[in-house]
Amino acid sequence: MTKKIIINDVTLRDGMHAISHQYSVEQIAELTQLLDDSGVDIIEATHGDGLGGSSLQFGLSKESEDDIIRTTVENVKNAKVAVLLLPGVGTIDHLKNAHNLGAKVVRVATHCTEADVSEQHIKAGLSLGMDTVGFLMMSHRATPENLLEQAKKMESYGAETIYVVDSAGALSMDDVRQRVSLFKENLSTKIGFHAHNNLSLGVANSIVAIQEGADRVDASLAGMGAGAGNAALEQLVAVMNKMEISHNVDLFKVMDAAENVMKPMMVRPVQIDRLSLMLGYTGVYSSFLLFAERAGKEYGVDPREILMRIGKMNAVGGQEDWIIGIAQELAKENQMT
Ligand SMILES: CC[C@H](O)CC(=O)C(=O)O
Ligand SMILES: [Mn+2]
Repeated sequence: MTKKIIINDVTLRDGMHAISHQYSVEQIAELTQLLDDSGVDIIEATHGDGLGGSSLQFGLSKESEDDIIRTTVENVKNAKVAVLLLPGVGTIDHLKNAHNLGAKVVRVATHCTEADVSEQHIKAGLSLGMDTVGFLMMSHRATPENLLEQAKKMESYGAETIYVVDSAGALSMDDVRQRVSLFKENLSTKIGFHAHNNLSLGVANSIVAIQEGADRVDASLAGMGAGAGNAALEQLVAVMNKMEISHNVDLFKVMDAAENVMKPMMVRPVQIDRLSLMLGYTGVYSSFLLFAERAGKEYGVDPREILMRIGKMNAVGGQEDWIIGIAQELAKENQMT
């Protein structure tokens, strides 16, 4: 394949979920230097839930938003720095601030049926001259046709790249193929894909997306990200090399960074275990993993039961507090039996 695939690294941003938003500026600087030196094209850095995400609801980050972005910008030589923006969590003022600090890419993220709320933010990104991306989260919760309808809205607002985002790591390879190929046939934007590895399909699904015409894919060192993590950068690059898919990343450098630096920083191993597997199985937001685990411990209930119930309730990002309510409910039910 001659087209060069753009790699958008999410070690710092999605990886924030896996470390409960506690990366220090020293860790951010070290990871940024390694990623930049490896050749990744874009490095995303914010709280896991994007600009304005540091809160009691989502979890407070160790470092301020400005310090996270500034440290990343100061430590790149070639890569562009991206920020994630969920309208309503972050605002256009947050975006202007991130742009002033040196961010060049904005990914405007909405639930897969709510693209309408991205209009102002996409337009703001464009007016700041940023590489502006639409990011349709929880894409498994929309049919391919409905997802396309939402993508068309983002296209009409001016988004230059639109992502199929598998937030719950719940899409099968056929699910990805259908969504990306429909985008390819019907959109004139670039197309991106963001994987989570809960069903062990992170790399495979990213490759399917590329085969169906995706221009950008997300990945992170050792998969550092919510749930069972994202597509592991070093694994994705190895497969891309074998399949002669062109990109800018040095395999040995990302292997070393994953092994020597990223894995030792992990607080909870980012892996497929019974709980992260449940996320993919029940279609629950990957960032709910640690919330369910904590609530399970606190209320003495099986966190898989919490995830089953929250999956049935079709919870979306921002409804993390439901997890406590469900854990209390389950504990009560268990007492009665
Ligand atoms: C809550 C934001 C979320 O982590 C964005 C993302 O990476 C996803 O939906 O997978
Ligand atoms: Mn994610």
